[in-house]
Amino acid sequence: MSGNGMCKDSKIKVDSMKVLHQDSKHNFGPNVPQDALERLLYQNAFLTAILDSLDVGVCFVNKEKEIIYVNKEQLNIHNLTMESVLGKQVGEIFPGTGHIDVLETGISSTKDEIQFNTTGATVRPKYTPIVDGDNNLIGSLAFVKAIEDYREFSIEVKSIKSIYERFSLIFNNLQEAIVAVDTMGKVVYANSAYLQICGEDMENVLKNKLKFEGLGTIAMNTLRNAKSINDNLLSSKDMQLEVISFPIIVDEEVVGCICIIRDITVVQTLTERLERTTHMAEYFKKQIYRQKALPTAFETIIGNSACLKEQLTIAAKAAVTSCRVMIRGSNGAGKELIARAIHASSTRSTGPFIAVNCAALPDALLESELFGYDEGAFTGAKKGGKPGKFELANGGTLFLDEIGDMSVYMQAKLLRILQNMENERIGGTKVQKLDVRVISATNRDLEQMIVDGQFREDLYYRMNVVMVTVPDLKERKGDIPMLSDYFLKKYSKSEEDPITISKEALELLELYDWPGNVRELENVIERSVVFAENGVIQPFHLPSNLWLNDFEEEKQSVVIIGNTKPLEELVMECEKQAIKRAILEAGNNKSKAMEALQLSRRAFYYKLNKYNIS
Ligand SMILES: Nc1ncnc2c1ncn2[C@@H]1O[C@H](COP(=O)(O)OP(=O)(O)OP(=O)(O)O)[C@@H](O)[C@H]1O
Repeated sequence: MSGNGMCKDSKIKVDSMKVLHQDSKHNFGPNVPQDALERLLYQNAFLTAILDSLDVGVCFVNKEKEIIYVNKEQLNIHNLTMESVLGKQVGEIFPGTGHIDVLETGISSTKDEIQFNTTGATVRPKYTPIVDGDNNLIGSLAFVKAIEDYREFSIEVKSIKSIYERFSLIFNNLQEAIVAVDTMGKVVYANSAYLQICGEDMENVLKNKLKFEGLGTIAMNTLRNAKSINDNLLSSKDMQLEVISFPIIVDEEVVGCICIIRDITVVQTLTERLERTTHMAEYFKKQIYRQKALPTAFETIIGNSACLKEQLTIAAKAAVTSCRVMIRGSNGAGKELIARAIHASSTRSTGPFIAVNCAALPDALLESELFGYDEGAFTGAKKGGKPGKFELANGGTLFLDEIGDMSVYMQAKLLRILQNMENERIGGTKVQKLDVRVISATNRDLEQMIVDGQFREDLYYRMNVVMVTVPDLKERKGDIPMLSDYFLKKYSKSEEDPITISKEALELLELYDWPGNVRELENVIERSVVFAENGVIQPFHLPSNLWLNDFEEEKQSVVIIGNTKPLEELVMECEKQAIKRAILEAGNNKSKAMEALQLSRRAFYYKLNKYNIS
């Protein structure tokens, strides 16, 4: 029980006792006439209907403290039935009730809160004494309001408060500044980040309108249009701010607006820096691409290995100039191919490409070959003379292969023509001006030859303006599948249905060291294409040096046969391969193959049949 107020002047006066409930078993007076009784009953029903429609509990107690009437709400509040209360002592049903006080004192009272242990209900009651015409106390009337309604309200308030606290905690830990305004644009909420940007405390912020220039306009537009606004950029002092605003709508009515403000000064600086870096990266990417993208003339040079690409890039760069290029590399590595690509992608591409193998000819012949001769220059000289390779290459490229094999005498001759770029035929009198680009190639160690006095240093520097070194195939075995594929297509009879190579055979190619470089690989593929059955090159179609070469025996069989299988199967495969090989090596002569295998005729033909060898 709590709170207790007494009001002396509040009394309800009745002329006579009236029936309040039709179920009442009480006798309200003797000799009541029939029509009066009916009227009373109507009045009673009417009154009951009114009282039952109230959302306030009503309880009437007579002077004997018996409960005479309760309305529906009173029964609902206490979860009781009419039968269980009517005529009962009010103190029993509602211990601690204020009715007793009122009946004893005749003074009305109001209590803030009473909780009845009997029913569990907590109520806020108002007790009023009832007196008759002579001012005699005849009972007590209570109006009762269930306290639950207030409780629910206060619980709601509490939960709203806790939601607010939670949101405040979250909002205060956000980097974004958040500010809420009412419909007049007055700040009603601001988080810590907002206070920080403003450099003010909450009290000041709440007193004032929105801080930043432009922010008020954004808020007002949001309130006016009841629509959120994105992507507003504001500049304040040295800050760049991005603002998003939302209207706060309650029951379809705009009651305020929230602005979320992000300081994007750092982001913008970083974005600008990133843009600059991206541009730079793009620029360098293009530069690298330019370096990597080789002229189409270089497409004939197959291989993707980095070491080859690097050299081809140098060659391609030199190609666009007219400088002399020296190509170094082993035999068959592709020096001439590169020289041709340089020529083809140079401005001289429409001019001639003349190749001379300097190792193939003796001095006298090489001299006339390079410089030409006039009629009668020597015995046997052709009538009308013959132009030399320099002359022939005029306006184009002269490729001097095997330059390291040139004699010192010829080196001197060559040096002279390279210095003057003028040609005088042997036995001739006329000097011809030359426009020839010279590309030289060698597999020799020229530097050592200079040291040993076998090659002229001055010639070396004349020729070696740009040096391209072609890597050996064994240094770029990754190119073997690509090269094999290229040569298979080149040597297959049918372009649509080229000969292919088995995995095992390709493995053998990759294991081999290729002393003859790409030329050797090309020859091997050309030869194997001839022998390949069913359109597939198998290990036994490859030359024996590839699979009998440097490998130990076990390694060999594993490579030839492929993956591990049951022994019997392996033996059979081995036997089949050995027979095929023997036949191939015997040039398809079966008797010789039989002999080499040391098999009887019967055993040999039995095995041919068994392995389906034709
Ligand atoms: N990367 C390659 N792609 C395609 N074919 C190649 C490649 N390299 C070499 N070849 C081929 O190999 C053969 C030998 O090449 P090339 O004559 O250019 O070699 P080289 O280094 O000049 O040899 P040598 O020193 O014996 O004169 C040619 O048939 C050539 O087409």
